[in-house]
Amino acid sequence: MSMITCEKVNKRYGERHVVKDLNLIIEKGEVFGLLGPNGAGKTTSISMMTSQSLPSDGNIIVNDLNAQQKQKQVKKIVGIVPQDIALYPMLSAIDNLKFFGELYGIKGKPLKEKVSELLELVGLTDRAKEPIKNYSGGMKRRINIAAALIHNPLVVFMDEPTVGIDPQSRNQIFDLIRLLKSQGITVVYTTHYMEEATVLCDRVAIVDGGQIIALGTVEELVAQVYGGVIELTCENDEEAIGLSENLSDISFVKNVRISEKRLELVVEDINQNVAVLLEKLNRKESSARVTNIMHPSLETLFLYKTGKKLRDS
Ligand SMILES: Nc1ncnc2c1ncn2[C@@H]1O[C@H](COP(=O)(O)OP(=O)(O)OP(=O)(O)O)[C@@H](O)[C@H]1O
Repeated sequence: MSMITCEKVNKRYGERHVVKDLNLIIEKGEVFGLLGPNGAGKTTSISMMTSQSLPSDGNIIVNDLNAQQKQKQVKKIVGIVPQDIALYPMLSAIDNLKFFGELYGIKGKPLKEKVSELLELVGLTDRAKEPIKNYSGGMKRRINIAAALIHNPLVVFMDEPTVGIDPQSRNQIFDLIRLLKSQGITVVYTTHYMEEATVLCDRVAIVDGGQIIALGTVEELVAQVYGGVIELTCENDEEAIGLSENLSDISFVKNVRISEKRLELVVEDINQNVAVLLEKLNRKESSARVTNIMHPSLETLFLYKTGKKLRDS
């Protein structure tokens, strides 16, 4: 059952086309990762899925509601944890949470109970009366998450919630996400950390330049690079072209990508086949050198698909 459906969604800012033909279904109850480098279009995509901004064209359906037409209703069922902390620093955690609760029309005893429950959930009951300005970055993030949960949303969007925080807070956020999942809440999580997507997400969309370049479970995505990728560097482009034709006939080479004088070979069983490959190159008296060996991972897939590193691009 779909919680979010995006059909041919585009977003343009003037000349800049930042989300391109996004087609995506996020199922109810899954932890879904949007993984991509800075500027890939993750925040823009979630701002449209949460009715904060409108697509230039295309349709977004959130829990059977059209996100363009039913903005108020959509806002009631989505929780948003923005990239930047959105709290009042001079107010205590309790007062911040009460403030956000009141914005949703929650009052009196139910509000008091919800605030206590959330403080317990994020492990900050004992510091709840202190002003937020006294909190560490990780503690602020945890209250930011609590604020997004105050109105019992069906789906929670977390935009890079672990940037710049300590490992303890990060683990608490991970535990919290698992707890939300166990309660049937859908979580959409953006990150540029592959490890986070690997441990947290049921499915991942890898995005780059406003487009989904791969979609599936982490296992399925990693399987796209079989046993890993061997990078060869030739002396010149012509040699690389000639070699690529020769190498694609080898049975353990599943795919060859060529980029000027560099060749990237997707292979089966990398450990076993590097030596075999070197021997073949030797026999052909090729000048190609093995310049990188990449074991199967999301990072390797990203590098293979885009030619860029995920982290520092
Ligand atoms: N209001 C805006 N006007 C013009 N361009 C924008 C606007 N908002 C975002 N962009 C551009 O859209 C592109 C995608 O930005 P977006 O914030 O969605 O990426 P992101 O994947 O979330 O990156 P990050 O990890 O840095 O947050 C970027 O090139 C950005 O500069």
